[in-house]
Amino acid sequence: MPEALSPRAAEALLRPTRATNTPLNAMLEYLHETGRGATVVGDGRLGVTGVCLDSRAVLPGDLYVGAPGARFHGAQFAQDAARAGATAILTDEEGAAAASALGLPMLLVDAPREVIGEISALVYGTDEKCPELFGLTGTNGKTTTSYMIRSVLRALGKETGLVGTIEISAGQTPIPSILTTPEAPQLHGLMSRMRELGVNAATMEVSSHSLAYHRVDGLRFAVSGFTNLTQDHLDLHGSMEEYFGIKAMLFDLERSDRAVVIVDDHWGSKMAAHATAEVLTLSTGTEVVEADWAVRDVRPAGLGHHFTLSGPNGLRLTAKTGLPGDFNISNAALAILMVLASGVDPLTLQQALDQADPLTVEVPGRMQVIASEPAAIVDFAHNPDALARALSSVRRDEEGSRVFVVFGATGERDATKRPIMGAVAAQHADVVIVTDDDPHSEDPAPIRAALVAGARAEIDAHGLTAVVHEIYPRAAAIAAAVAMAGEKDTILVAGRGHEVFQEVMGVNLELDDREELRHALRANGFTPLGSSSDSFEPTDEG
Ligand SMILES: CC(=O)N[C@H]1[C@@H](OP(=O)(O)OP(=O)(O)OC[C@H]2O[C@@H](n3ccc(=O)[nH]c3=O)[C@H](O)[C@@H]2O)O[C@H](CO)[C@@H](O)[C@@H]1O[C@H](C)C(=O)N[C@@H](C)C(=O)N[C@H](CCC(=O)O)C(=O)O
Ligand SMILES: Nc1ncnc2c1ncn2[C@@H]1O[C@H](COP(=O)(O)OP(=O)(O)OP(=O)(O)O)[C@@H](O)[C@H]1O
Repeated sequence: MPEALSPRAAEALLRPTRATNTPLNAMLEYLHETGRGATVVGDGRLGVTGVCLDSRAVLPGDLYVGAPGARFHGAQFAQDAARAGATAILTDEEGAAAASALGLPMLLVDAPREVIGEISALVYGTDEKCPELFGLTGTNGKTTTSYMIRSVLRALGKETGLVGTIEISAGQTPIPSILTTPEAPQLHGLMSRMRELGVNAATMEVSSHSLAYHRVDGLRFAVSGFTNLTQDHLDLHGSMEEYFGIKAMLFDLERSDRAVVIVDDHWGSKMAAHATAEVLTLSTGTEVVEADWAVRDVRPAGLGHHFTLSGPNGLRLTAKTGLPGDFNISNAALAILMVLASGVDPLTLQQALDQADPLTVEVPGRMQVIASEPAAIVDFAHNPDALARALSSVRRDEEGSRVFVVFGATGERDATKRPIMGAVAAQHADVVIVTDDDPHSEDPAPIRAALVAGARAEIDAHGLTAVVHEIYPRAAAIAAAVAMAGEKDTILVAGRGHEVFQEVMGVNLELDDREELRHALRANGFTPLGSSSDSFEPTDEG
């Protein structure tokens, strides 16, 4: 396993190289001007060059933010922060009691998290200059759509940045990603770094956690997009209504100038009605729904689709995505409209779509096409609903074509989904190969047994013809699927997507489904994409 960067080394990658000094008094003045209570203890003329919420990542010259959390009050780490070179502290009354012995100047506010976005904007200058931002929220499709937007922006000649689950990139510089949406000080530092690197447009996945935890405060999105809302993260949000309410924060005029909202279900219509940003609605399903824009004339094209986007005043755009799955038509349509909503001229956009095929982009581990004969696909689907959607979207019409699925279930996580995932696999696939996902510290054998039992019960109950195999380790299961498959078949390797380590009993084993699949394809005389001139070879977005 390659050595992980230390928190400080990782933090330094999220900072501009040229720092300016912002005095605590300037922050105090700003907070007072905007109607917030704040006081400075100590010398308010003292300036800081960075902002940091984690004592382990503090860099010299930083303002350390000691904020209360679920487990700790951050101020208890103020001494560590001071040792690392923090020159001032932002905290609340409770934190002041813990940190005052250090003698560093302090800026005191009622709720530190609620102001760190704006304070970071002052320190990094992002209140005035920031790349044009495209924000994505919704339960599924954020990563895929943000890669698609980046690809379209690149086709339009922009220098791009990206912030999300898989990676952060600033121009050509890749930066490891820890959270889907980093903390506010890191985001502002990163935007400032992007500006130094000449990045003029950036896409960002905006998780519900990031909205709830004020991580995107102080940022202004040129265009925000809503994909969909299905059940997830109710541990944090309590109910679907609350989950919706948090996501809706992104579409306030305070945060986003414009919004593109998919209105295929009632959550989308509700989001469009609720938003105060200027809204464009988009319908992507087969049901006729009133919307500003609609996806029409969907035609299969290899593993993906051609489609038309039809808008107001007879405006039409035609597009293609080589990514399999009906849901990728929705993702692609959303990406196009978000770029259009940013003010790009429709003709210029159409030319970019025609010339560069930007929606056939490789999104690591998301319906990632590894080969076309047989169709071999790696996807991140790791729950029953996603597995059903992914499997039902890869079945081809061709006579004699079979669907193989290779999958497992994560250990130490929701065990009730295991038999359901087994049943889903049996419903949608012809050959079900049960293997290991990330067992963590759980014994993998009972996990596999629960999946197999679910599949067999479904087969018995409905007289299905699916064949079930239990094969492990995972690499052997992938190899077995390829050895059994013919050119007309489809193999979906689901659950681990872009991940490159499998955790077994506390040990991280190197395992990349995409590499295993390529290796097995070659060993069986098939040609993975990248070594042929297949028309659905994804564009190089690496
Ligand atoms: C629920 C949640 O998001 N919690 C985040 C939150 O925790 P918290 O405020 O409760 O912090 P805490 O652990 O009590 O610590 C209090 C303070 O002490 C600081 N501290 C703590 C220890 C130390 O040695 N030094 C130090 O300075 C912490 O940085 C924090 O500021 O602030 C912490 C500091 O940044 C985050 O690490 C933590 O994310 C945890 C790790 C997490 O797992 N978050 C996930 C759920 C998340 O945010 N996921 C979404 C994507 C979800 C999805 O769509 O799948 C994401 O955007 O990544
Ligand atoms: N628009 C969509 N609707 C429903 N499911 C989707 C959609 N787009 C992708 N998926 C499925 O969800 C999985 C995750 O997709 P993606 O990573 O793009 O979403 P995400 O919102 O970023 O989720 P995560 O934060 O878990 O990565 C994909 O592997 C695919 O199976």
